Amino acid sequence: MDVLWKNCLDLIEQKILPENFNTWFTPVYPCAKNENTLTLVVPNRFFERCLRENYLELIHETLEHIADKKLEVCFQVNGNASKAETHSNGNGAHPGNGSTAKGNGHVEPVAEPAAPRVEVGDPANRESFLNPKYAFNSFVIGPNNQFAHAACQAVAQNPAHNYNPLFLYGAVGLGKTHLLHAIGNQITAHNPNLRVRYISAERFTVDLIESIKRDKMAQFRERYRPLDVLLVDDIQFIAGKERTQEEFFYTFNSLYEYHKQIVVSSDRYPKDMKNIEERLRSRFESGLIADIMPPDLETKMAILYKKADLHEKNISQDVAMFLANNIKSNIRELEGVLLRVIAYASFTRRNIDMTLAKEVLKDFTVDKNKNFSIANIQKTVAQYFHIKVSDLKSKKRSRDISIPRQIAMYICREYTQASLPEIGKHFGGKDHTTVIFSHRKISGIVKENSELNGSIQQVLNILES
Ligand SMILES: Nc1ncnc2c1ncn2[C@@H]1O[C@H](COP(=O)(O)OP(=O)(O)OP(=O)(O)O)[C@@H](O)[C@H]1O
Repeated sequence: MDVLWKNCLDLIEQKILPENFNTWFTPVYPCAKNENTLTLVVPNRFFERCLRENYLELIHETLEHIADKKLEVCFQVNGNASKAETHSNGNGAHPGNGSTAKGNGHVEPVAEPAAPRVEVGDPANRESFLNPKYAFNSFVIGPNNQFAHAACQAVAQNPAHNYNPLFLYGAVGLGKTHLLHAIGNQITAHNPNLRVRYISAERFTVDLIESIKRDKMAQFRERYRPLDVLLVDDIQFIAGKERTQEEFFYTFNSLYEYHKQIVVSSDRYPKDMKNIEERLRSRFESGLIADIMPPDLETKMAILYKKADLHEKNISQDVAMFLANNIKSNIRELEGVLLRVIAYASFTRRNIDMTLAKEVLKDFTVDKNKNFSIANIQKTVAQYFHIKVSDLKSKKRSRDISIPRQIAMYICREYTQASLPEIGKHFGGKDHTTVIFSHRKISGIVKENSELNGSIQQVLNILES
């Protein structure tokens, strides 16, 4: 590779987020250079536009810094050399949110590029339903979602190659929808001609019902079967809906046969999905299943910083830690609490500090703690596992009863102030050592068994909501 460009990349890599570097600079390479001009090859025109709007200034400044003179930058669209459109940079006066040069030649980090926009005028993408807000660069990666994030990026970089279908699993509000849109947005940015569509399973169902009602099934199929990438959110919604499952099955098969990418998200593992046809379940299991677990404290704090940043607000470490500690798992809820804090600060014209955060969270935590009574925990666990509360209090030892019982004891121990004997008493007069044993056992299992961990999160979400 040209040394000038390589040095330029080395500097740029230090100044922007790694995911932005990978997205916007890895696919670019130089193809020609003369005394005053460097020509860069980009994958397509859409990519070129994004690069110009967001990074051209940074490229200019970095090149000038290295070469000690101003260089013109031209772009050539990959694979289109004969018709290659090259643009001179003119005065470099692009209104994008690029970097700002300081007098000393130092370049400040650029703001993240605006999330790729779906071309409204482009018939291929007209109905993609992608939300540009949800991009990879606004997604915080932590140990809880690293695998799912990597799988989604792999799919976005190479649709229908390795992981097809991709099945994203995670409890409520942990970022599944965000990742689905991020896949679609990245694919659209890199391959504007691909037909990408995001749809919730609920909307798919409504669309189907309307199409049947109006005798427009041919048009319905036309909307889905020619797609290159289909992203279906909350697939658990089609459970128990026979006709929707049948139509989805045919849509799935048709796309799969033609090597088109399918990504689905669900709040349950395929094998835990009730009232889903076996043929669908086995198709979901045939690809890659990637789970998103609840975030740890550090990831929650990083998400808070990122979201606060999006609102152009700063929050201190103690406020971030306080909020993160008070919201156990659901990131949507975490975001909601942050918004409340920001709004409250703005209405009362106060700074965001611990006093204010505590005031805002006071009612919220009181409400929430009410749900975490032993009786409510038992009721919720019993409902979730389809057993009776009396089973939890019984001496029955079968696995379908003993595991929920241990989970209920674990939640009581973790989330209530009740003493060990008190908890034991509520479970049919069990000894406090049984509670200790159950707590230890479930604490160990949650670290290794992501499926069980997912069930516990679901129960916690129900209790928290
Ligand atoms: N890792 C993350 N980084 C940044 N934001 C996140 C992350 N995870 C979740 N969020 C944010 O949390 C909110 C809820 O996420 P999302 O809607 O994707 O959850 P979900 O798993 O699809 O939930 P549901 O099961 O209810 O559909 C969104 O605003 C999303 O941007």
